[in-house]
Amino acid sequence: MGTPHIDAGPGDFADTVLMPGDPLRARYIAETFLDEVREVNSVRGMSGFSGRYKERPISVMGHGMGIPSVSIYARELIVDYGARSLIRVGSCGAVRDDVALRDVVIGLGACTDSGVNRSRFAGMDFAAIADFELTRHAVDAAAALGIPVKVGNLFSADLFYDPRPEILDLLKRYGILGVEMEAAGLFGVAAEFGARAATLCTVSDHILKGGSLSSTERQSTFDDMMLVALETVMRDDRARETAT
Ligand SMILES: O=P(O)(O)O[C@H]1O[C@H](CO)[C@@H](O)[C@H]1O
Ligand SMILES: O=c1cc[nH]c(=O)[nH]1
Repeated sequence: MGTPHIDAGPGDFADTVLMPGDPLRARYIAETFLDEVREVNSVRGMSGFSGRYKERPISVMGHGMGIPSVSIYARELIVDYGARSLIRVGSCGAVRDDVALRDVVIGLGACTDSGVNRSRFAGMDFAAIADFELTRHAVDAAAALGIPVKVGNLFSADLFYDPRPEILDLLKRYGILGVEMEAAGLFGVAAEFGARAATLCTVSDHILKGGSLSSTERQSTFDDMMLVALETVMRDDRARETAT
C-alpha cells in the first residue's frame, strides 16, 4: 500500500497517533516516551514512528505546518491507515495576559480564517470542535499528573506572519487561549471521516507581550504536554473498556 505522502505498510500505524507539527518533535517523543520504536514513514522527511507506551501501541508522526499540510496527513492516516484518534501536540502563541510561556492549553474548539471547513461543509460555518471524550480525558490526565492546563478556544491562523496586527486584540477580547495553525483543519478532517481529534498546545511565545522559546526548546522540551497526551490515551482506553 502507501499514499502519496506516507509509505508505511498495512498495520504499521496504531489506532492512535500523536501529531506535532515538527517531525523532529515526533522523533523526540518517540525516542523519549515509547518503547520498541520503529520508523514507519520518512517520505518528505515527515517522520512517523510506532512503538509502545506502557505496552499500549501508539504512533507519533509530524503533520507539518498549516491546515493544508495537516489535512493531508490526517486524512491519509484515518482513511488509508485506519487511525481512529489523532491528538495534535503543538506549540502556540499567546495573546491573553493570563496565558504565559510554557502554559499547556487544551482546545475545546478552534476559530480560523481558513476557508477549508466551509469548503467541506457546503459553504456553511462548521463548528470546529475537539472530541469531547478525548478532551475530557486530557483534562483529567493533566489533573492526575498535577500539570496545570487551560481549556478553551484556539485560533488556527492561515498566516504565521499576519499583516493584520489589529486582529490580535480581537482574539484576546474573545478569550482565545492560543494562536496556532492546524486545529480547525484537524477537527474538520476528523468530522468528515468519522474519527476523533484533540489538540494540546504548549505556549511557545507571547505574541502581544513578547518572549519566545527557541526552536530547540519547541522541538524537545514539551514533556509535560506529551505526558498529558499519552496518559489521555491510557484513560481513554480504560473508559472504553469500562463502557463495554
Ligand atoms: O509547533 P507546531 O506543532 O508546528 O505548531 C505551531 O508552530 C508552527 C508555526 O511555527 C505551526 O505549525 C503552528 O501551529
Ligand atoms: O502558529 C503559531 C505558533 C506559535 N506562535 C505563534 O504565534 N503562532
